[in-house]
Amino acid sequence: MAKETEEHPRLILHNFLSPGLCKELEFIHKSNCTVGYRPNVFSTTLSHLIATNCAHLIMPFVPIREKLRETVEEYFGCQYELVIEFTGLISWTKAANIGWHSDDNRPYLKQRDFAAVCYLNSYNEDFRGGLFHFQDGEPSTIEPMAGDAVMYTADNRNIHSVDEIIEGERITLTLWFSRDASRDEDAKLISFLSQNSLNSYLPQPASNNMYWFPPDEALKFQSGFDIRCARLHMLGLDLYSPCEKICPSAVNSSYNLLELLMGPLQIVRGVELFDREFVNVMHVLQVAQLYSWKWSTLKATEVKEVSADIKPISQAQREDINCLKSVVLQDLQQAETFNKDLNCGKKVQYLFDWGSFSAAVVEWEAYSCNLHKEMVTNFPLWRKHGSIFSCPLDDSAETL
Ligand SMILES: O=C(O)CCC(=O)C(=O)O
Ligand SMILES: [Fe+2]
Repeated sequence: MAKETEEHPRLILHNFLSPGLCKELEFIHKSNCTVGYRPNVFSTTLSHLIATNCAHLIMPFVPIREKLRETVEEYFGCQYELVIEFTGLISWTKAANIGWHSDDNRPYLKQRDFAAVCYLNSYNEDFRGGLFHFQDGEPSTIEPMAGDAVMYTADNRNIHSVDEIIEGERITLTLWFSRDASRDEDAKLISFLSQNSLNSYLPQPASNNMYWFPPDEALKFQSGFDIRCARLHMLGLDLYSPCEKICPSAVNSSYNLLELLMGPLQIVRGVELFDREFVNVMHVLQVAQLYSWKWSTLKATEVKEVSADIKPISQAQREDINCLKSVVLQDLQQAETFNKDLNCGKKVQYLFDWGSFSAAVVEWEAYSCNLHKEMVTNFPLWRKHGSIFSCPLDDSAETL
């Protein structure tokens, strides 16, 4: 436990999160994030997951939120006193940085008593720059490493900064804790969950401007790009809308064409069309990111013949694909530079083959369905207790 008199109450723990959980949270972030609250920052909040019909993706956060709260309470000597005020996945890309500050340094942040930052990827491996510094006391500099966690008081005993990101994407799981019970994130999430139907796990995109980068351009969509499509592009994938012929015409504004992302889509790689429909761009992105997360194990699984699902694209389809691409990646060069910076010099993300990709579609279904079942089983208990916690299986079976 931290001594009462400690000048800079803080705790650094290595390997607090397992490598598997780091990868899973990275997958959730890369397939759901929106353009964030500061320049070159992206975020995935739990309320955003609920709002986009992905409440099941809260499940992987549940045990780690509990473990973090218990650790903070125990170390800082405030057992049973804290509520979680905010949970989010946050990523910083090239040029993002933050100068010296304490985390309660605004009138509307005064409720924050403690912070916990867990690093999901690693300095000099996944990104360059982005070192964390405390202004006073030890340690003065922290090199973020996947799985490590930093916890500190949110007041001016722990003034800190983060260096500018030079290259890559620096991803964290960030939580703030409060002694003020009225700031309990759980209560808000439970009420939000109650208003949403929990009968499906198919993602439902938020409005397009929330995914447009840079955000200042989102009102007119005349330059910049859609971050979801940029991430797909980075994985070598394009989109085809099977619904209608979309070729450029004066009546089709960028805004209207962007609406195609909300509807059925197919995946294209080079000259090959994957002959299966996905419900919208979020569905495509989640499957593609799951592929990127698990491709090495998917390769080992036996997959049935998929060649029947792959069709060569026609000239007319190529035109439609290019047309949609020119809208979603309005500024293609900017998107490509962004992707290059995001990749941190790594050339190959994965070795692509349609057999494993088909396996990813099946795996995505199983992964989402399992989490959804878990969510539906847990939710009545969360509502009953007014808090989000890992329910022992027997207990939930008994109550339902
Ligand atoms: O990501 C980090 O290391 C810290 C970020 C930070 O200081 C903040 O979000 O207030
Ligand atoms: Fe901070």
